[in-house]
Amino acid sequence: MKVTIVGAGAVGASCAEYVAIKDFASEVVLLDIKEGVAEGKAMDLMQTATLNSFDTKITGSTNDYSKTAGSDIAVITSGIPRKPGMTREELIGINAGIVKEVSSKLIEQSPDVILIVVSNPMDTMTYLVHKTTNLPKNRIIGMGGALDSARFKYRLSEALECPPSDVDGMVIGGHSDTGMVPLTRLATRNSVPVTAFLSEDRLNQVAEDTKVGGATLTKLLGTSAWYAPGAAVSGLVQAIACDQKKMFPCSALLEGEYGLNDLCIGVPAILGKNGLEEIVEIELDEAEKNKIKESAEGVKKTNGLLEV
Ligand SMILES: NC(=O)c1ccc[n+]([C@@H]2O[C@H](COP(=O)([O-])OP(=O)(O)OC[C@H]3O[C@@H](n4cnc5c(N)ncnc54)[C@H](O)[C@@H]3O)[C@@H](O)[C@H]2O)c1
Ligand SMILES: O=C(O)C[C@H](O)C(=O)O
Repeated sequence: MKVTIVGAGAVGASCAEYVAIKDFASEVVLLDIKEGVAEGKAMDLMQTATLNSFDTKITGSTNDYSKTAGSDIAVITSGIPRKPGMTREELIGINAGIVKEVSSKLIEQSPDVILIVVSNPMDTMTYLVHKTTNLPKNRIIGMGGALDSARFKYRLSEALECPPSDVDGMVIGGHSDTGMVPLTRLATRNSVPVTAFLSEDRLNQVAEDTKVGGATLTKLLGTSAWYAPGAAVSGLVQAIACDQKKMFPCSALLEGEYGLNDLCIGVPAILGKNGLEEIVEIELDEAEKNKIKESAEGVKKTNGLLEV
C-alpha cells in the first residue's frame, strides 16, 4: 500500500507521522515544492521508526511526481493555511490553482489513485477536483467532517466532564465557521442521548464552539491546526487502505442525496478499498434539514468563485 502526501507542511507531515505510527502502509511519499523540505521531514520521521516501532518506509521528494507513481491513495494538503481573522473561503484564490495542478499531476502518475482533499476551502477544493479530473466520484473524498466530529466530541466531553472516549457524535455540512451542522440531537454518552445530561443552552454552546474550532486554534497558533487534522486524515487513509468499511462524515459529490445536487459537502459515508463506497442518508429533523440547506447555499456560493 503506497500513500502519497502532497504538501509536507504542518498537516502533511502530521498525517505522514500518524500513518507511519499506525503501520499499515508499506510506503509513504511526502512531496513539496520547497527544496529539500519533504526529504528532510521524511528522514526525520524515518529516524523515529525504531522509537515508534513502525516499518513504513517514508521518502521525500521535491516536486518530482515520478516518485509518487503507483500510489493507491494520495492526500492533498498543499496550499496556504489561513491566518487569524481570515475565513477558509479567503484561501480560494491561491489554493484552487495549486489543488488543480497537484491533482492532475498525481493522476498522471497513478491513474488508479484515490484522492483525499484537505486544502481549504475544502468542500470547494473537492468539488474542483471532481470538475477538473475524470476520476469516478468514489475516488475523490474531502476531509473535514472527521476533524469537526472529533472537535465536537472533545467539546461534548468537556461539557459532560467525562473522557472523550465515552462520547459519540457527528458533524455534517460544510467545513466552514458557519456551515457546520453538529448533530447534537443524535450525540450520545455510552448510548444515552447527551440531551439527557446537558441543557439546551449548554448544547448550543458546544455546537457554536465546535463550528469555530478551527478559527479558535488559528487565533491561538497564528496559523491553522495540524495534529487533529493529520490524525483525522490518517483515519480516512487507514479505512481505505485496510478496507474497514468505517463511517466518517466526508465531503462527497451529491447527486440528489439529502435533496442536494452538484456540490461537495459533508455527509456520512462508508470508506473502504474502493474509496467512498456509500453515502448514508440519515433521517434529519426539520431544523437539521434547514441547516444543511443553508450550509449548502454557502458552499455553492464559494463554488461560484471557481473558474472551471
Ligand atoms: N480540511 C481540513 O480539515 C483542514 C485541516 C487543516 C488544514 N487544512 C488546510 O490544509 C492546507 C495546508 O495546511 P498546513 O497547515 O499544512 O499549511 P503549511 O503551510 O504548513 O503547508 C502547506 C505546504 O504546501 C506546500 N505547497 C504549496 N504549493 C505547493 C505545490 N504546488 N505543490 C506541492 N506543495 C506545495 C508548501 O510548500 C507547504 O509546505 C491549508 O489550505 C489548510 O487550510 C485543512
Ligand atoms: O481552520 C482552518 O483554517 C484549518 C482547518 O480547516 C481546521 O479546521 O483546522
